[in-house]
Amino acid sequence: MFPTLTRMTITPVAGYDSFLLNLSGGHAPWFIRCVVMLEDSAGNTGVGEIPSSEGILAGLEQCRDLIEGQSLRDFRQVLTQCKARLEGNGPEERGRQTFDLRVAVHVLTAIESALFDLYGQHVELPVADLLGRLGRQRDEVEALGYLFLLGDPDKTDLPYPKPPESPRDDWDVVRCQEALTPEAVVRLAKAAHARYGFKDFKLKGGVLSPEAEADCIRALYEAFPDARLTLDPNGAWTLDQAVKALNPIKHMLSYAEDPCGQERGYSGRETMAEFKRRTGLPTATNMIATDFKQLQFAVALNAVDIPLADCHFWTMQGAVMVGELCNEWGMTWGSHSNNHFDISLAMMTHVAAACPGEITAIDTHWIWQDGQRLTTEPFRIKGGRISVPTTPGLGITIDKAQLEAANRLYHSLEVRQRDDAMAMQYLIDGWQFDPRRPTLVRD
Ligand SMILES: O=C([O-])C(=O)C[C@H](O)[C@@H](O)C(=O)[O-]
Ligand SMILES: [Mg+2]
Repeated sequence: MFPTLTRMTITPVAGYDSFLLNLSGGHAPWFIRCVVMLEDSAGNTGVGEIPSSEGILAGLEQCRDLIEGQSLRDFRQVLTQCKARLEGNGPEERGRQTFDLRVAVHVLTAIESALFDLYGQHVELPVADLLGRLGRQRDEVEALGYLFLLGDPDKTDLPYPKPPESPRDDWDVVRCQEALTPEAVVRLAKAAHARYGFKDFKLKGGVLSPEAEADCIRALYEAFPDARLTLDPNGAWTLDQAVKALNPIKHMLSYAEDPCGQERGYSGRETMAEFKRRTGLPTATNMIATDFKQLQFAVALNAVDIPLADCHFWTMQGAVMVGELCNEWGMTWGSHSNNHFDISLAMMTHVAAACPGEITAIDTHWIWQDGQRLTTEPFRIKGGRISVPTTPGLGITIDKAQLEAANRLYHSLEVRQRDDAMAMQYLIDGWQFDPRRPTLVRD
């Protein structure tokens, strides 16, 4: 006997963030997410976490009557109906920012996650065991150390987190301070390595000049010669700039992430294919293969080796399907991330666990949020790895007090979605996003 889906609760939440720089600008001191909880008549609760915006909150409301009152047995039909209704809102694009601006796919993922969590609890299986054709493929998932250049919080009057009076370790300190040089990036990497044991690192680029960012990679390589390293300027550079900056350091990189984008009548998929031919470097993307049609063109052009199929914008089942295709086609699956709480960490872990074959270490922003939480026991990164739970569903329990506090923080703010220009304007007067100009290169 399957339970009935009794109630959907939509809770927008906010957490604190450091002054992380990227092509979209500088992170505000807060990041905004949305938590969806589904209760069933058996007394279980399923959860999902996604980015939040007014469009996303409205999209979730739009699906409510298709969910409440249905049997958990029909969860796939529920998802199909939600998908159809959201498609009725018209086509969407991810946009040119570093983050994906679509509504429907995020809304579907939140509902899907909560449904899988509930279904898993009902059939007593972890979500990883239910996803994909094959279910669980591994018991541990590798994560990479996601490094950012950091703006100086003291140049703003914004409430960025400050180093604690008795820091646990260097990570507690460095993640709150300016970092704009190769030395500062290495200090971040060493501190993150000491706490989390990462074997691989990604540096977010699109901030300094391509050469200055290549110098950061040189310094990281010297400090961690065995790590898989990558640099991600989110397509800010021209093809020529990307080749010039990365060719000399290609032996230090495992892959280049979105090194170039659309230019002079060529699509990003075309320039990335040309970049691969000219450098021999494998490429990864979360910008030019963000749905199955785009992936088809990316594969046809041989533009991408590693699609970073973040479940938040591919759906959990879609992300695993990308993993299955990668495995069949001799490509490598990976996952992108945005700032997130611990519910998303669980979602990404289960998805990565269900992708067959060799996968690359997943991105996670969690190290920037570590210490905040919405669940009673966030998954931990140890030795660069996250254990995949064997408990039913996502294997997490919401901490109601923490959720309420994060919801109160959200309501105390005026922002309703991510805006990286606001904080950036403290560093450069009147700063505006330009998808083809690194954030601090404005002359
Ligand atoms: O791999 C990526 O492109 C990202 O992680 C996108 C994010 O928006 C990142 O740029 C950030 O958090 O600023
Ligand atoms: Mg990226």
